[in-house]
Amino acid sequence: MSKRIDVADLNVYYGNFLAVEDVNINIDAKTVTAFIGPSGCGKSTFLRTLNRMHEVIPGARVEGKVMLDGDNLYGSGVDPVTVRSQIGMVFQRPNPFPTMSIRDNVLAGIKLNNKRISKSDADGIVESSLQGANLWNEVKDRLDKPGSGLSGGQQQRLCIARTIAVKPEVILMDEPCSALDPISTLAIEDLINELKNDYTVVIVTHNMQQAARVSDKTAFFNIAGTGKPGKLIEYAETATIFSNPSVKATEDYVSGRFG
Ligand SMILES: Nc1ncnc2c1ncn2[C@@H]1O[C@H](COP(=O)(O)OP(=O)(O)OP(=O)(O)O)[C@@H](O)[C@H]1O
Repeated sequence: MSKRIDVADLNVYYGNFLAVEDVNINIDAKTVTAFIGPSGCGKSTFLRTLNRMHEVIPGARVEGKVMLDGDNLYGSGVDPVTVRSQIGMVFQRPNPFPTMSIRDNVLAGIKLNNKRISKSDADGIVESSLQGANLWNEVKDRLDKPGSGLSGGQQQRLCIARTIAVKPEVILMDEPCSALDPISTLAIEDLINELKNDYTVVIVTHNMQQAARVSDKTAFFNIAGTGKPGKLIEYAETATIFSNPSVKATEDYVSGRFG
């Protein structure tokens, strides 16, 4: 488990609009990387191209390469559904299937991939995934109750368990704590710290403290103005980005002078 991502010369378009321009970035396996930057600079857009999730948006397309341990995700014959099982995604709002039980929510991704599994294998996956998402102790006595009966923070951990269940190499998180209270946020941050033992994690966040707390490296994106493309401005160790960035715009952003 856990692979590196290498992005070369990536442009992302919505129709004719160039939303993100010329990104080159190398993300090591078993690290946490934070994407930060002002609203509209293309963080979510770029994140979605790392598992071809942008392809569900009509007109969205890329130029360039995204390599997972050397294999181009955009190579001919590569199935985007397979890509998304290798590179999972957790969204801003927890999105468990509301009428489905906790157990079936964990197994949903596996069933989507048409995998047939025995009851005992399924039980094992449910337990290990919920353990991996630090949720097992809170839900082990109510696995057959609907996922919607959990708190927001628990629902987000359930979504992480669902992502882990398909045994991905990489987990992408798009502002996973923005709908959560501070206690649930800390629980997710602790979890992210543990997840990097097994997975490569990439997280988009508006919260500078969060980026500083959870990530090894930080990528700062910026935009020159409305209608202009977002660009990767600086990418370095998180401590460097926050204490000694080399670009003035990075310093202005992390010190709260804009954005
Ligand atoms: N589905 C879409 N169709 C057309 N344009 C889009 C779409 N989604 C995003 N955009 C545009 O692409 C640009 C980048 O948006 P994106 O949401 O990736 O930025 P962001 O940095 O994640 O912003 P935020 O921090 O506000 O979430 C913006 O100009 C946005 O309006």
